[in-house]
Amino acid sequence: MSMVCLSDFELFAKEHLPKTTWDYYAAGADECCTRDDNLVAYKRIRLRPRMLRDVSVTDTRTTIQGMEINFPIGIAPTAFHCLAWHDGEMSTARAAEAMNTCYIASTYSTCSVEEISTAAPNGLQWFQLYVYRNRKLSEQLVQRVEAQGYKAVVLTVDVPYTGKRRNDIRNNFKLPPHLKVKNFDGIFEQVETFQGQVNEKQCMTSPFKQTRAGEYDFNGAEVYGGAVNSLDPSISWKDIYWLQSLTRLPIIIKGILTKEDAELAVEHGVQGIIVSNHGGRQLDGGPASIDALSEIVETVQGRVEVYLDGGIRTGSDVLKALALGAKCVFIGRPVVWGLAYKGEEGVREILQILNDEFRLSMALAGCRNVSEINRNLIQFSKL
Ligand SMILES: Cc1cc2nc3c(=O)[nH]c(=O)nc-3n(C[C@H](O)[C@H](O)[C@H](O)COP(=O)(O)O)c2cc1C
Ligand SMILES: CCCCCCC(=O)C(=O)O
Repeated sequence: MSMVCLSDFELFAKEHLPKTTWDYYAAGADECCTRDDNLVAYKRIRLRPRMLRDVSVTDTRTTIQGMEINFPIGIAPTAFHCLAWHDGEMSTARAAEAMNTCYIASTYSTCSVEEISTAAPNGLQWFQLYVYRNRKLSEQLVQRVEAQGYKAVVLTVDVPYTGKRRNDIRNNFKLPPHLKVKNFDGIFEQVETFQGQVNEKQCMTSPFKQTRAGEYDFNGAEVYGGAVNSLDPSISWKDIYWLQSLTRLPIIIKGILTKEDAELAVEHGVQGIIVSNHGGRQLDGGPASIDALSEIVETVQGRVEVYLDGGIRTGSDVLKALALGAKCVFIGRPVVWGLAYKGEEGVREILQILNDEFRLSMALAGCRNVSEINRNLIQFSKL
């Protein structure tokens, strides 16, 4: 099979993964309007290419949080890579290391943070954190990733509750018995003895057993591999200060979609913002992330780095996001398609193809390096 573009990997993954796994990776919330708009929105944006600018030499390198990466495309946190490939996140980490880009490892990884950093000891890894009702869980994770040499904590703020993904409910999606959320191995028992306030096992319940807003039937079945409803829906801006008190690592906030929240994020001292709607898996009806980017970039005015994820599938999508002010983009689903195709090699191919396309788009638009990409490339009358 000749793999030419990211859609080829999507097709392969759809044909080869078990249906429940495919459905889980592909899922959007409710009617999937936001998930689908994440892709279509790029196609509404037109570019204004410049000519005769000697693009014989092009350079895609950039920096994020002061670290150089070979191209402005990183790997967004996605859960459960071992559903797609036997050693899952370890292969993902090796691919990111080989390509010299950033991998944001999910809390809901099927390899532990230690296994991931050991698999790719020279890779640039950030850790994606959820905040738990029992704060000791989050605290321990932060201490572990700091000890392991992760370079930033990415706090996901768009999951006070899990979005309603219809096929996961229909399929009664669960991790198969041979897989688990490795970061929680043995940790619940320890944490219970620290505080005794939350029995995490009781909290392994379907988000869809919610009875009314904010209340759960804790007798429901496990859905996303454990501890699902132990996420703290009361998380608020003051928790940024709590997280800052735990770590010296830069804090990147993931899931911002408005200028108001971007301003609050900067005021609360975060070091970066990921404009994201969680791949359309949370609030259906929210904006495509590329459509939310401009107001956030305008508000932030360069005070912190702004990144974006959601719907990036081609090099020209990357170019458009950078032209609208993103310092770097991150990809989610394409990485699990790459894993399903050929593990580490598949993820490397995904990154290579996307970067080749980006380099070509950049050159065809008349840009020799990423610092030459700016808003003049965007045809605003068509926005
Ligand atoms: C299967 C899957 C699992 C995800 N798991 C997480 C997660 O554990 N933590 C998180 O912050 N975001 C998670 N996300 C959201 C991604 O980080 C990212 O926002 C989204 O996938 C980007 O959109 P894309 O898939 O169109 O590239 C997940 C997304 C998918 C598709
Ligand atoms: C308690 C939330 C579990 C969600 C698992 C990972 C995720 O974020 C997703 O979108 O799926």
